[in-house]
Amino acid sequence: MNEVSGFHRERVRSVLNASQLLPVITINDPDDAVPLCRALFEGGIAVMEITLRTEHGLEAIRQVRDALPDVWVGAGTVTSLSEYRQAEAVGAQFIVTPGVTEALLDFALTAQSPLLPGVSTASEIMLGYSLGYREFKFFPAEVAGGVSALKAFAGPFKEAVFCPTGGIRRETARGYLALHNVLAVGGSWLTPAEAVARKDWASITEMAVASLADVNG
Ligand SMILES: O=C(O)C(=O)C[C@H](O)[C@H](O)COP(=O)(O)O
Repeated sequence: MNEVSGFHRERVRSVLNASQLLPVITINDPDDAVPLCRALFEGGIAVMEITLRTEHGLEAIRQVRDALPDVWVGAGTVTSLSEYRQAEAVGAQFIVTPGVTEALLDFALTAQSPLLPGVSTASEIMLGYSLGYREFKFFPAEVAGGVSALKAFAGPFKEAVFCPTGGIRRETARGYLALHNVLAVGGSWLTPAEAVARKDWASITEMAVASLADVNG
C-alpha cells in the first residue's frame, strides 16, 4: 500500500468534524488527566490531543480512554515511530505530529491509528499529498502565516483541510474557522496552566463553554 486508506482519512475527518476546538493538553500531574478531560467534555468538547511532552502523556491517554469512552483521545507531539507505536498501544485514537518525515508518513499508511500530520509549507503539503493525505495540522499557525497562509494554500491545494494550531487564542479562533479549508482549531489556551495547577476544573469547563460560544457567536 502506498496511499492513505479511505478508512484512515474518514477517521481523521470524523475527528476534525466532531469538534471545532481541539485542546492541546500537557499533563504534569498524572492525577489531572481524567478530571481535566472530563471538565472539557462537560464544556462541550469531545475531542482532545494529549501531548507526549511529559513522561505522563502515554499513561494519561490510557486513563482517559478507560474513564471517558465518549471522548476522542489523540496523542500529540509524536515525533518518532517508536512514540507512534507507544501511543497506539495505549489506545490513542489518532496521532498528531508537529511536522512530517517520510518515515512517519509511510508508517502511518499501515498503522492502526490514523495520522494528522503537521505541515507549515507548500512543500510539506505536497509530500503529504503524494501519499494521499488531505487532512493536516497547520503548525505553528500564527508564525507560519496564520489566516493569510491558509487562504494562499487554498489555491494550489483545493482538497486540503487544516487544523491550525500554535499561537491561536480564544479571540482569534473564529477568524480561522471562518475559512472553508479549516475544520477545527487547536490550542493550549483551553487548558490554562494556572487553572490546571489549581485543579480548578470548573474554570476549565467555563473556558470550553465560552470559547465555543465565541466561535459560534
Ligand atoms: O506539541 C505539539 O505537538 C505541537 O505541535 C505543538 C502544539 O500543538 C502547540 O504548541 C500548541 O500551541 P499553543 O496553543 O500556542 O500552545
